[in-house]
Amino acid sequence: MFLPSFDLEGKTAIVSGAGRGIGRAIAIGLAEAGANVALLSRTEEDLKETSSVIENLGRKTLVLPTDVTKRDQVHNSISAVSSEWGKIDILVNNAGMNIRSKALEATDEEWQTIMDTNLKSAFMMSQEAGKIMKDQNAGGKIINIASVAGQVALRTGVVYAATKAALMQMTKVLAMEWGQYGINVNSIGPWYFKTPLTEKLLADEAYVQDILAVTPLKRIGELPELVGPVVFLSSDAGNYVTGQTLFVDGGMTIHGF
Ligand SMILES: NC(=O)C1=CN([C@@H]2O[C@H](COP(=O)(O)OP(=O)(O)OC[C@H]3O[C@@H](n4cnc5c(N)ncnc54)[C@H](O)[C@@H]3O)[C@@H](O)[C@H]2O)C=CC1
Ligand SMILES: C[C@H](O)[C@@H]1OC(=O)[C@H](O)[C@@H]1O
Repeated sequence: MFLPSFDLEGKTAIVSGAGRGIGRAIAIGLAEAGANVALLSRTEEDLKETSSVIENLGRKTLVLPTDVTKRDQVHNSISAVSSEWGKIDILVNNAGMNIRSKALEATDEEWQTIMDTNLKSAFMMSQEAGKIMKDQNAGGKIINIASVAGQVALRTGVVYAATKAALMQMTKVLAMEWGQYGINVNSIGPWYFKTPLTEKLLADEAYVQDILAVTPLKRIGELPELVGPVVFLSSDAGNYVTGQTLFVDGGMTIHGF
């Protein structure tokens, strides 16, 4: 047999930022592939909407309102998943935000907020879940949602770009340290997808034309096209992939001239 399983039946997953956008799509996609999914973000109402969709699929959810920039809340929520389900197989660090200031206008507060939300949160979540993956279930899969902004220079903010570049490097070091525990750590690097984070930008036709001009596939991605690679990295099919960033970008990061 040469086709490994993409099935996540019986797996438990945690997704941060699962209340909307990419996080909601990933949470639902992991459930469609068979996983039970713990949903984290700050907005309980949003999480309940995601939960309702997943439970209609016959999968279990845990709705865990959490500010992932706060260590105590991260610890409590991840401990709750371990207590309720006995293990953590998959962690998706998706929560993120951006304030698109020019470098000379970026404030210290913006720096701290973006760093805490996009980078520190992923490290704390990975530490808390990684301990459980190492000690209780002999391995797991961690997927960080980075960005093409961590690989090539965009006009969408230097601080955001720094967090995403750091996230990809953190992915490599954790993969090296935790491979011995059977923990795979990878990143996904999206280009633009239509979500609440980007909908205003993508409503500007001139901006969209600028995007398409550097996108070989000449279109904005659809959310299922991002979920597929996440399911691959979460499944047995991805068992020998670690420390990598998979750019899901319509070819943007290889566009040259
Ligand atoms: N939409 C896009 O085109 C792209 C998005 N990304 C990345 O994908 C991830 C998701 O982005 P979108 O879905 O577009 O954003 P979004 O703004 O639609 O959703 C972000 C989610 O993160 C949650 N969140 C933010 N701060 C939080 C905190 N402190 N604690 C808990 N939850 C928090 C929000 O509540 C929301 O559910 C982000 O990391 C973003 O940087 C990367 C490349 C492109
Ligand atoms: C591709 C970027 O990650 C994208 O650009 C933005 O303006 C948003 O902040 C998205 O993250």
